[in-house]
Amino acid sequence: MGLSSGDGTRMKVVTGDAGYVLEDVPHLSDYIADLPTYPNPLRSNPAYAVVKQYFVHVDDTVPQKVVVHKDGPRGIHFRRAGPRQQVYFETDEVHACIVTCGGLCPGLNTVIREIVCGLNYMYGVTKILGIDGGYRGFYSKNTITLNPKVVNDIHKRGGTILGTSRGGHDTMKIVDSIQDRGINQVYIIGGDGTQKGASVIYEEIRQRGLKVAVAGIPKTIDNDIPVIDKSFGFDTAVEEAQRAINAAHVEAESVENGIGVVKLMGRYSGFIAMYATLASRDVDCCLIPESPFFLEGKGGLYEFIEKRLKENGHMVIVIAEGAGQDLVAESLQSNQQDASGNRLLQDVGLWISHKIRDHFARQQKMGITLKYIDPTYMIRAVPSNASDNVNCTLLAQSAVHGAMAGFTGFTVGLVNTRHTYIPFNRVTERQNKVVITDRMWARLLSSTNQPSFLVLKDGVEEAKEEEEPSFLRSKNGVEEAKEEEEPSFSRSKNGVEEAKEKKGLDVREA
Ligand SMILES: Nc1ncnc2c1ncn2[C@@H]1O[C@H](COP(=O)(O)OP(=O)(O)OP(=O)(O)O)[C@@H](O)[C@H]1O
Ligand SMILES: O=P(O)(O)OC[C@H]1O[C@](O)(CO)[C@@H](O)[C@@H]1O
Ligand SMILES: [Mg+2]
Repeated sequence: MGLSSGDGTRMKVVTGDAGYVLEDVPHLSDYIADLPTYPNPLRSNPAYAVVKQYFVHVDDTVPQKVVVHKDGPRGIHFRRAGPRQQVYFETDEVHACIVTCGGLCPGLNTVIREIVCGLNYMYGVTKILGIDGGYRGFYSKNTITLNPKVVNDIHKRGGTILGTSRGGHDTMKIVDSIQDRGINQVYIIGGDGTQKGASVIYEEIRQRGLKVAVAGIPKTIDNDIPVIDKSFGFDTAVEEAQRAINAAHVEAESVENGIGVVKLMGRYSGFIAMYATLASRDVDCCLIPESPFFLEGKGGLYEFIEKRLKENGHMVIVIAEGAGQDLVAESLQSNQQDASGNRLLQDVGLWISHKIRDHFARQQKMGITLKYIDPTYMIRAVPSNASDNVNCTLLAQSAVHGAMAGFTGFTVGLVNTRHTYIPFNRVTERQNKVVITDRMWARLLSSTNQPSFLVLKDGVEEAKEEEEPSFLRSKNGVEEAKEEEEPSFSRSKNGVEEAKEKKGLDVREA
């Protein structure tokens, strides 16, 4: 086995036979010599006495790719999460803190609760602080004392009891605050920006040689964090979106030529819109940032609306907030950003509703009634549902086990249904997006029977180039497919799928 570490990102990579690669996470012992270890208190915890194999084997890793071919390499693996026989902190020594950053997401309170209860019930830790109001709270606000009693029923509430914010990431001030307060475990809950912030905090802590474990718990209803199966809160958001879609459907089917338009969150990734559409069955057309669309002419949205109204008398359109931004920008220019530097988007739901109304009014062939529903914040301000609560609990416990075991600079996440520790750079280097050449998007198209908005060119479907949103392109001008997923159909020479091949999709594979 070979170990290579250390460009700027301090990658710890272990290689093995048959193309095995472990992308390992840092450990406190990487930069602090002679750290003492202690038996894990869980070894004498009656709740675990009956559990065989409760402790994770030191060599357990989880493959990123589960679909493999006979002669293919075994690929990238991540360290399996869970309790270790030996820990690197004594119970009384631990002084933990928790911070939540970025937008709200169902389940934040559950994760906070379970970190507190996990630290206290499993490891006997009593010194736990809440950081008030996101990263800037480290240096500009008082802390909140946390214990199991304080957090007992917070999982029933939406939002975060700690408060959150965008911007205000001052690495030096944050690490000074961690050092001054004697904090040695930092639990950071947030999205892609937050994990980038966590990564630089970890680097600074390492530079200073501090015995401080930094653990990230990825949060985003957009589900745009790469590598992991799904982020917590996503299922709840999709479920909540059903109410808005239902309302749009009821309104639309109650009138002649009724159209319901629902805008859902998803800045750069259309996962919420895609899953809400697949779950509902009432949606006729789903528009996402990754799939450019156009309005006028053959194969365009207006033509499809007219067709659907003639067939069914009503229709429902779900649009992700980041969809069609280039089209909106033609009439409304804005380069505004939020405090974290995220681009503020135009209201595409409102824009498209006006466009559709205008079109049918001008055309005078068909009178329509359009209702626009914008449940944006309603789907993320709710408490998490049952399955997300379980998800949050396991993520929180995994983070606690990891920090106690001395791992640092990691994000916890489900990879192929197993909990893992993933190096920060892996989850921050790109955003997870719907890959429209993947089978999931094909399944959606099959379910809604909507147009693909690709135009025929020499018998081959192609995206209308000028309408591809430029802000969606990655560095090389190419979207990266979610690596663990196989493209659903083979590519034609110019990188575009042929319509015929799509229909031959093998749907037997889940
Ligand atoms: N590259 C970065 N380096 C350091 N800190 C960052 C970086 N990007 C974002 N942050 C900080 O992380 C915090 C959260 O970032 P952001 O507002 O982008 O939300 P997020 O974590 O991406 O969540 P959401 O999914 O809601 O957008 C902010 O305090 C921001 O200042
Ligand atoms: O209005 P806010 O709170 O800045 O957040 C809006 C953004 O946050 C997200 O919900 C991600 O957390 C995006 O879907 C959305 O664009
Ligand atoms: Mg973000």
